[in-house]
Amino acid sequence: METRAAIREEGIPAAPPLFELRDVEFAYGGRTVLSLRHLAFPQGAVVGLVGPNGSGKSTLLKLLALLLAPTRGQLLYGGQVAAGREGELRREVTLLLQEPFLLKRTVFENVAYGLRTRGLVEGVSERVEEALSLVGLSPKRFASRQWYQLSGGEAQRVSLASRLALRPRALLLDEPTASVDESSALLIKEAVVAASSEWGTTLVVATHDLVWLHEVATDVVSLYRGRVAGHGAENLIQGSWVLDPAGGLRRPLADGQWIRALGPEGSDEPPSVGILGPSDVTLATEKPSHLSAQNLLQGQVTHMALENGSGRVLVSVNVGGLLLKARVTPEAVLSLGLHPGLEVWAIFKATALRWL
Ligand SMILES: Nc1ncnc2c1ncn2[C@@H]1O[C@H](COP(=O)(O)OP(=O)(O)OP(=O)(O)O)[C@@H](O)[C@H]1O
Repeated sequence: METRAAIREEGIPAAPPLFELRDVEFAYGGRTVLSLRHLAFPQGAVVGLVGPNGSGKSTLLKLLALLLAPTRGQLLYGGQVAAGREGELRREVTLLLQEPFLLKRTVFENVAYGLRTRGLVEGVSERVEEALSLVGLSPKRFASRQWYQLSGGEAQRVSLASRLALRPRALLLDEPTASVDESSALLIKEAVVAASSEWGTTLVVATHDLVWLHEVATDVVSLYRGRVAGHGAENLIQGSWVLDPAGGLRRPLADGQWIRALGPEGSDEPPSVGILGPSDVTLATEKPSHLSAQNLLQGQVTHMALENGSGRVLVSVNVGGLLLKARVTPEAVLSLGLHPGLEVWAIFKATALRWL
C-alpha cells in the first residue's frame, strides 16, 4: 500500500518525505514525553510546530536534528532509516536554538566555522557575506566584530547566518524570535523564508508566533502532551471541564458564558483538553434565531491572518478571554464585513469537540 501511495499517477515515483516518523516514542529517564504514530515532513515544506509549554516541540526538533534518538520506532530521512547515518545527515540538517550560541570569536569566524569544518576552502568569504546580508547584517560593519560586541538580536542573527551559510537541506528552528526585538524578529523571519524559496530548504519551526506561522507554513502540527492534536490551527481548550447538569460537559468562560461538549465515551473523569477544529466554528454578525448547534458564544474579532496552506482566513475571536480561531473563506470575510474589533457570534456543535 505504502509503495503504491508513493507512486504518482503518471508513474513517476514521488519524492519521499525529508523526515518521516513511524510509531516514534521518546522518553527522558523512563518518562515518555513524545508519542507520535505517524508524522511526515515533505521536502521543501514549511512546517510549524505549535503547542503549549512542555508539549514536546523542542524534543521533536532534537530528534529531527539527530541529536536525540527515538526510544522506540523509526525516524526516516529521505525515505531511509536515519539510525547509523547520523554523522552524514548532521551535515544537511541544522538546528537553531532559542538562545544564540556563539563561539568566542569574530562574527566572520562564527559564520565561517561550519563551512570550514565541512571542508569548504574556496568561496568561504562570499558565503559568509551572503549569509550575513540575508539576516540584515552588513558584512562591512559586522564581520570583524567580536561575539561580545553584539546585542541579543544581532547575536541570534549571527547564529542564524552561521546555519544559512551551510545552505542546509533542513533548517530546524526552536522559537527563533522568542527573545529578540521586533526588528530582529522580522529579519529572522524574512531570512528563513528566503532560504526556503531560494534553496528549497525544508523548514520546521516551533513558535508561538501564530500569525506569522499561518502566513508562511504549508502545514502546522499542533502538539499536546507529546501527541499530535491535529494539523492546522486547532483550538486547544484546556482546563476546568465539569459535568453539565443538563448532560455532557461544560467549561466556564471568564465572562459567564459556557462552552458545552459531549464527554469522551467510557470515561468517568472530566478530560483536561478539548480539541476544536477551526473549520467547525462558524461566525455570524447577528444572533441566529434558529440554532441546532449548542454553542453560541459572543465575542470580538481580535485578528485575522491568511492561512498559507488552505487559502482561507483564520479569524481569532476573543470569547470570554479565550481566543477561538475560526477558518473562513475570503468571500465570507467580505460578506460578513469581518474586521478586528467587530462583535460576532461564534457557533459550533457540542459534538465538534474531540478529546486527546
Ligand atoms: N533534558 C530533559 N530531561 C528530562 N525531561 C525533559 C528534558 N527536556 C524536556 N523534558 C520534558 O519533556 C517534556 C517536553 O519538553 P519540550 O522541551 O520538548 O517541550 P516544548 O513544547 O518545547 O516546551 P517549551 O514551549 O516550554 O519549550 C516536558 O515535560 C519537559 O519537562
